[in-house]
Amino acid sequence: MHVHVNAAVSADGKLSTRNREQVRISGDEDFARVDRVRAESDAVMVGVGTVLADDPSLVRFDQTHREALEIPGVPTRVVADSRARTPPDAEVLAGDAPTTVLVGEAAPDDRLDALRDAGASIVVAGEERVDLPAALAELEAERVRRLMVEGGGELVFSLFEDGLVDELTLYVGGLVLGGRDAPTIADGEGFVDRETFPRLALEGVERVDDGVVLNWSVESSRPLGAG
Ligand SMILES: NC(=O)C1=CN([C@@H]2O[C@H](COP(=O)(O)OP(=O)(O)OC[C@H]3O[C@@H](n4cnc5c(N)ncnc54)[C@H](OP(=O)(O)O)[C@@H]3O)[C@@H](O)[C@H]2O)C=CC1
Ligand SMILES: Nc1nc(O)c(N)c(N[C@@H]2O[C@H](COP(=O)(O)O)[C@@H](O)[C@H]2O)n1
Repeated sequence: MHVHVNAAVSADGKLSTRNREQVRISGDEDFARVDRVRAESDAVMVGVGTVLADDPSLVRFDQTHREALEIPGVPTRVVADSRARTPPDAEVLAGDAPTTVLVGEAAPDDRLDALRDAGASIVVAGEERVDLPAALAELEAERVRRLMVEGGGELVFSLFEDGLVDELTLYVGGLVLGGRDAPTIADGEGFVDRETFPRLALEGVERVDDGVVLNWSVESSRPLGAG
């Protein structure tokens, strides 16, 4: 599976404001690029923090681009949501596109039933928190070859921590959001041991709208404790 993280950050590296309100950082041209990346993907994933903050639908993609690539169907929407906190009326569950919610074994049955009633498929991986390597293996078994991850920072840090990211694209926009508690693309506990810092190779730089798109491949990223 190829895992591609894509997000937009302010010039000072923030995904949104300190009160986690969604900010339009990308311009129209960058959103069109994002729509093409979605169109190339078998699944588009976010963490439940993003669902609760942004209520994204994740259904927007470039159908023409997908057809030109002869990719059948539509991208599946995926939410990493250990305790099944996704509201059953969330936009990510609305419409015809399929949605898979990744949960832990501790997720309460009543919330799982409500999500199933709202049309979600449930994948159980891990105990208290979603075990991302196991969950992604399950998605791969369901023929997800290209997984796009749109954030947020807690989920993306865990994906890096587990050595699961292959590609990172950031749109850096011309605004400053500030705030020591504002989310960044990799939050979580943070890396301390330099041996564990994921190393990136710059593959592309492009001026788009009033910002820059930076594309990296992940050179080395290994799970903590992997020796
Ligand atoms: N500018 C941009 O491109 C984007 C901006 N954003 C912004 O980011 C913010 C949301 O980011 P954030 O709060 O970090 O939320 P995330 O979307 O990263 O979701 C985090 C939650 O995912 C759940 N989760 C399940 N399994 C795991 C795991 N293995 N590792 C980590 N998390 C897991 C956790 O909840 P639980 O324990 O309950 O499972 C966790 O709290 C919002 O402000 C949003 O606007 C978001 C995306 C893109
Ligand atoms: N690429 C990008 N640029 C921005 O400026 C953004 N704020 C985001 N946010 C992400 O897009 C999701 C919204 O998706 P829908 O419009 O509902 O399809 C949001 O949840 C973030 O993941 N992305």
